[in-house]
Amino acid sequence: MSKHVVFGEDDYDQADSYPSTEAGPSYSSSYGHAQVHAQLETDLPGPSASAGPSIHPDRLALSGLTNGGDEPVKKKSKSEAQKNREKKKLKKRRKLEQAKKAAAPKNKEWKPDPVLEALKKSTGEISETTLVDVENKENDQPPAAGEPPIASGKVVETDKEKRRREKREKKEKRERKERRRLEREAKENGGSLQAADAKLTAGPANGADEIDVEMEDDLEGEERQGKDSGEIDNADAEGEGSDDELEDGQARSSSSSPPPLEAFPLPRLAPAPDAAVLARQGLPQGLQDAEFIDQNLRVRVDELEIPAAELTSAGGENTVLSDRMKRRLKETGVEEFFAVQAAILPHLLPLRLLPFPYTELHDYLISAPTGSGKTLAYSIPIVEILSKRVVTRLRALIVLPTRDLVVQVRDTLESLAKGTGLNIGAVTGQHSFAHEQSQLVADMTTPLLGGSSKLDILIATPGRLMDHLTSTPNFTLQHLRFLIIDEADRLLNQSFQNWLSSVLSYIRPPENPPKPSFGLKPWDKLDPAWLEAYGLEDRTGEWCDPIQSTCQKLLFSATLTRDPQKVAALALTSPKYYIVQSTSLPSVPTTIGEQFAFPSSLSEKMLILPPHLKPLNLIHLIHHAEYGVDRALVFTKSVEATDRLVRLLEYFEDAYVLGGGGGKRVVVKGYTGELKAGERKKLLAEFGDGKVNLLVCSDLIARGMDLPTVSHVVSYDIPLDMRKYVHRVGRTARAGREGTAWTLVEKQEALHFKGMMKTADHLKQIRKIKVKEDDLAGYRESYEIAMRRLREHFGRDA
Ligand SMILES: Nc1ncnc2c1ncn2[C@@H]1O[C@H](COP(=O)(O)OP(=O)(O)OP(=O)(O)O)[C@@H](O)[C@H]1O
Repeated sequence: MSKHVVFGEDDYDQADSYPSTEAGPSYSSSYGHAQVHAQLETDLPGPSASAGPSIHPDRLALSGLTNGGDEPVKKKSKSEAQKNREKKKLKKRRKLEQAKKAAAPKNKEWKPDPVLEALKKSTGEISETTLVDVENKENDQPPAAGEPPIASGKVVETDKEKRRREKREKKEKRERKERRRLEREAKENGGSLQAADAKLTAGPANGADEIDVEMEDDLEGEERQGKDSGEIDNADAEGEGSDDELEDGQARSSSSSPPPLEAFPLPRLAPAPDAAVLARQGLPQGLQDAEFIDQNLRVRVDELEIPAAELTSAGGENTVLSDRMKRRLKETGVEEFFAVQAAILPHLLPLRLLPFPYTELHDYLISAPTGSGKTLAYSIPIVEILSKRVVTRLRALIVLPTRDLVVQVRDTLESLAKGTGLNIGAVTGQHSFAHEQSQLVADMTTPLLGGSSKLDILIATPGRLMDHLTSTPNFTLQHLRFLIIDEADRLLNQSFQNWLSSVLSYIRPPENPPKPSFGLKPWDKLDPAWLEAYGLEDRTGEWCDPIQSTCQKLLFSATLTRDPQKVAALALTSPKYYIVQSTSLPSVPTTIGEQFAFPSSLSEKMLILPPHLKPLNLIHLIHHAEYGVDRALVFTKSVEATDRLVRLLEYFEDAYVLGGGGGKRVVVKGYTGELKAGERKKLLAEFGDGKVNLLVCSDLIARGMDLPTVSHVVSYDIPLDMRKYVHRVGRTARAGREGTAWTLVEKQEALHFKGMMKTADHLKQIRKIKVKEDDLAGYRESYEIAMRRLREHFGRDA
């Protein structure tokens, strides 16, 4: 059986697509079908012609490609034939599309095209279009294995046809989608659905053919838009880069395209959000509405007033400060309140020891510069409120990052609470665990649901606090009225067995406290203070609201975080936020992250210098009258660096004084964590008395330390981050006193340091000072001697 080949529509398309086929195969019946096939395979570059569809010889005769095998098919001139083919294809395509539309709505059944039928009638033969129709109609019947693809008028669907059909289907899908969109738009704009319909099908006046062209143009336009706007091309766009694309292009160019549908708006870049807005994102409302307090605000102790509104809302007990407190303050030299105290005391002082049920209790966040008096701002109200207590329970917990700070705050509280009977204790790990336990609880043997406390106020470091919460029987936070987190930014960065979430879970009221009928002893209550006071122990009724926590959180820091994640971890209740700052600063925080507050009495300077000149420059700052660095804290990057610098300066002083360079010997000491508590205390006392001129230390030890006599701070090694800088320089210019902060910046660090300052909007506040090398000449000889001794001491090249 010979093979029958018809050079069908697609074959023409292919031939059109490849320039090398311009000559086209010569068709002669004398070749026989197999020969035609063979020739096609050899002539056509690109896809093998043998892969094209095969059509029954009867059809071949009908299609006019052969006259039945007797006469050779006339060979047309190349360009004319091509032209004709193109015209035919164009026409055919339009007809096809029209027929396809006629098959709407669901296109389930293919109806014969009337135009094609008329054509058939007039020509008296089946055109190629009809052949394709037949193919489309019957293409879901695959040929039996081994059979030639054509059998008695049935034509199988080739790959190409399948692609075209799929493309058609996709196009129809897009049309439907477009229709729905227009309908939606019409509805939104108050137009009618018919109008949308008309818009979609606009153009029938131009003839049915043009509808299809318009559609194609619009869809193309859509695809182009999609590409322009960075959308990922969908499958529709795929596989269109070959013959069909060429055809479409031809169709478009040969007809006048109607105006495309209104373009979709291209996505536009949203305007960048304001930095101030960004800084507030994710923060609770209370923190967004921060209240700004002028750093220079002062209120005389006698003149402190509590607004009537505060008295009412807090169910206030303390209308003014007690006489006893006034006396205590006078004794400690406090005659007027600093800004942070004047701002916060009117809110805290009226608070009740046992709040009324359903009173709105706020948490407070206070950001105030270093040395601005934050300790008194919380110590005064705690002592005033708790001094009304009858039974000793742990009602105030103050968490601080270092032992030294705990000692410092304990001293302040004890001096304020003198004569009140309040018990104040501390746990820092300085003493044995058993000793601390005995200071904390009265009874460790009887299991008591309400706990047992010897203290009213506890000051603790987070690590040791966690140890007691987990291991000290009857130690409980359930009666806590105030939780104070001082140096909050630093503490929030410390994990310590997840101390914060643990502490918060201990102060949360239990959902189902035991019923009184269990025979609990009167002191065995799990309920918070106000329930205890009002005897509302029974929480079993359905009407009961959840138990309200009566613990208020107060957070203080010079660099309070605005990191929403960290703020969320605090589980704040109706927070109020106070920012104490200089009036020259913007009243709305515009930076994202932390807010840094500096004392207004601080003067900041920096030296940018080669590393090897750092010691000599420090010596110059100490010895030159113009700078007079004395009573200074000198910060280094490590304990080792502290040790080396202390020795170098000691050796230098020996050589300089002996060599007659300068009068009094400067006393330099290292203040490190390696010293015992007693030694540190003694050293601080000597520094306070002026017996020690320079204390060299690292960041860890100096944080929050209140040394009123510090007049200079020197960052011998630059601080690693802005927070460290703030806390270093904050050791001077405290409580309104003058102070100077120096930073020795190595040349290669200058970019980083300045960048850090610029980011915090603080670079302008730092004056750049230059020291000439000639000015250092007088110290060189003694410095050489000191360096030699240092090398000898360390036994290696220093
Ligand atoms: N109203 C006041 N009048 C006089 N001195 C005060 C007053 N308030 C606080 N001081 C003193 O100011 C110094 C600094 O106070 P405090 O240590 O509370 O500051 P701070 O804001 O906690 O600083 P830091 O952030 O560095 O811990 C202390 O010596 C304190 O005694």
